[in-house]
Amino acid sequence: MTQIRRIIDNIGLLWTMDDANHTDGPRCGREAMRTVGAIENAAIAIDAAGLIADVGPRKSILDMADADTEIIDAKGGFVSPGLVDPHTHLVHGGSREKELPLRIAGASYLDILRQGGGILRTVRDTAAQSEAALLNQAKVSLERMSRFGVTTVEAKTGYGLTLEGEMKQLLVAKQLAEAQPLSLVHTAMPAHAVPKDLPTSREAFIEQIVDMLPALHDAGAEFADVFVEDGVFSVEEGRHILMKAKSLGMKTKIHADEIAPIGGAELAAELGATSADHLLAASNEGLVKMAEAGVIAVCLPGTSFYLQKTPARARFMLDEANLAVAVASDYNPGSCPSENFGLTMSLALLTLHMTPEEIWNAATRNAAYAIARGDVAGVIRKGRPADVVVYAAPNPEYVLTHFGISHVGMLFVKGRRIL
Ligand SMILES: N=CN[C@@H](CCC(=O)O)C(=O)O
Ligand SMILES: [Zn+2]
Repeated sequence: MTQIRRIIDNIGLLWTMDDANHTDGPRCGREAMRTVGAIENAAIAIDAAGLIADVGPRKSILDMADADTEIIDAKGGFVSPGLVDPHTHLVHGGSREKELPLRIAGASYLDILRQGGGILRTVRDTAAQSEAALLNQAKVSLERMSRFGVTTVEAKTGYGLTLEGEMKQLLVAKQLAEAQPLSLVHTAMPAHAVPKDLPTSREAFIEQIVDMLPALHDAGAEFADVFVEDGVFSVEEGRHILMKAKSLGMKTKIHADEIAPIGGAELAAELGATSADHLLAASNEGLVKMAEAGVIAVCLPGTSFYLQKTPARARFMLDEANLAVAVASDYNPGSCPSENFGLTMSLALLTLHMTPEEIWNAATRNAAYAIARGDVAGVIRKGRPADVVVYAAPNPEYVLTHFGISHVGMLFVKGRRIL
């Protein structure tokens, strides 16, 4: 019989994000995204390997305990799977607080980028930092994320723009994956911005990006991402770069239609991307095509809030397009300088008008599928790694509405308690 290392007992309300048939796959549309696998008065048994040995009503789980089993009291609180943040620019140097007054005075995000600020400012700040300094800064960020219940994080490059710079960011992220408890997923994004005063032709620059992909993939980048945006990378350039990524066996993502509706959503559908992210300006047709192609829509409500833009149309995505929606922090120094994933989820309620059920699906199960981790994260199910958040709060509505603070009472990553 499996030796039970610990039991999280006395859970008032557990949302497993599973269902009776243990179906796999992201949840699409409003009806499916309101399924949460609720169990009242529940407990979770964790084995010596950190896997979930069983989950269910308290009595049946407590029967599995022996004299060595640690019983942990969840104090009647709400419990969910570890949260998954599927879009961050985790590793970077410096900060960009000076941009906010410029934007409030009327400069746009893209104006600042065109003048050599914005992402290009962070490219310079990242180049100026040692790997050790970048690692320390990002490690602090991961610790902050964990305080809000995050257990899996996607981390993009994109502040190098040269092979050397991109590789430096990627290698720091790889080291971080070993140096702290959260699980990381790596994305290469050399197509994040176009340097000012390019010494080569634009075509040659695009080919340089394409030529970086094999080395980044070999070094551990599982995904490739492109900022397809008016004045950044065109749909044609994005297609060219991401087709190359696909030919290498990389999965793809797109920063799509964040500011202008140039067809990023349509491109994501055409390429069969794993996700398209931002989507503030995406067309109805593009969103419907994404749903038909199985592309996950990653909404970034912290970014629309911080950039003071009309948020993505999550209600259309859920009610009309039948999309699988995920949410992410987009943590980065320019358009969302906050590691508070709880705030991301509260903004999903307050600005995207998603329901609590939809939000937890978007922040766990669908977020895991948005980074190809649906088989190991996002659901509390027998046999899965025990990534579990115990909230010091009675219900999910309380967590979302008492906003801006952490409600995490305990956090388990692969069965080990880290908070
Ligand atoms: N929009 C493009 N990239 C990032 C912002 C990066 C930055 O401003 O440093 C984003 O997803 O919001
Ligand atoms: Zn981003």
